[in-house]
Amino acid sequence: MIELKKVTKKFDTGKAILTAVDEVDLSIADGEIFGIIGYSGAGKSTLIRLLNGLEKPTSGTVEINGQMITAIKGGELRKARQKVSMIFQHFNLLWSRTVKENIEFPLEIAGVAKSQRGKRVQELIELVGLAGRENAYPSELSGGQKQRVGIARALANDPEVLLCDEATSALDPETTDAILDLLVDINKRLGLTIVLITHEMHVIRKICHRVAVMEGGRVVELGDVLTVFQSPQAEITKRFVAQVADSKDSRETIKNLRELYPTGELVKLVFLGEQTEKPLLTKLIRSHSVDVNIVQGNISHTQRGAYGTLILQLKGSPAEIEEALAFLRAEDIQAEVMQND
Ligand SMILES: Nc1ncnc2c1ncn2[C@@H]1O[C@H](COP(=O)(O)OP(=O)(O)OP(=O)(O)O)[C@@H](O)[C@H]1O
Repeated sequence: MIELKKVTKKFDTGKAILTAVDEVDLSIADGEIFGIIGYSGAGKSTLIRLLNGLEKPTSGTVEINGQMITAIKGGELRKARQKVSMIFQHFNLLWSRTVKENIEFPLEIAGVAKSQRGKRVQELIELVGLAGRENAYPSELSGGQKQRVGIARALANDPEVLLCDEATSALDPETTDAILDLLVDINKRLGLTIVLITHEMHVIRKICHRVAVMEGGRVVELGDVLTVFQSPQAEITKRFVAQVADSKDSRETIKNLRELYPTGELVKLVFLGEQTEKPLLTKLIRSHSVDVNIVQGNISHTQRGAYGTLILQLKGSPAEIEEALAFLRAEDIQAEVMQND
């Protein structure tokens, strides 16, 4: 369990005092994949550096698995930091060492006997899917393979927490997906807690259980990924969600849809989890006299289940349309008439 209480970090830039992290309270459960999203300058990197003890908070406390890392120093802090590992956007590999030697490095530092290191390195190589590349140098690897080395190296000393600092931002979409799948696999297999920072909402959607949205050093929204995607509260969260929503939501598209379907109302439905499997439209059509046309739809999958959006054209009298909307809302579906103003 990671617990941040009223954590503030200020920097003296010479000209002014800058508050990079501002009174952040956060509780991250064991085995959770927790995402922190924010634009550049929001304070994500500072926050992650506070988690691994590289920065000391100006005030507040950071506790990791019962250990108050803000209160320890020297050897004790070094030991605690071994339990918190990290992977980076630009991999931070040792270029003059092979894959095997890169992964072995943290074991050497931790004083693991040479006789035991080889077996552990081989296990890690298998775990991250790099078998056959043991003797390659980083310059001979693709971006995805380099990050696999980063992950293996981070796991070498059996950490309890893995911090990921924009770990897929330098990778193409396909490789990003493969690395994110690997992180989910490791989370499940090893029960490892993963905290990742990113500015990309699709990363949050694909692998996180919960998400914190940061702006100006503060956590402005925190919640379960499905809930946040379904009903983002803060303006900035809405912008992040729009990043991955289909262009359907844009004003231009709504206008185009209205031109294509000029009669009745266009209604956007958002449904979650098990709702995606219910025959709600059948029920609606059977029990109401509105005409229903499916205009567009899609389902997205998260670690917490699926969520979907569907755009319908409802044709009928205003009262009939109202009744249909009331029926959908009674089924806990978000149903919103799309206005093109
Ligand atoms: N060592 C430092 N000294 C002075 N200011 C700092 C220092 N580290 C961070 N800052 C400032 O703190 C604020 C938050 O920075 P931080 O790097 O944590 O944000 P971020 O969300 O990670 O953004 P990015 O993705 O661009 O790194 C920024 O205004 C940054 O300039």
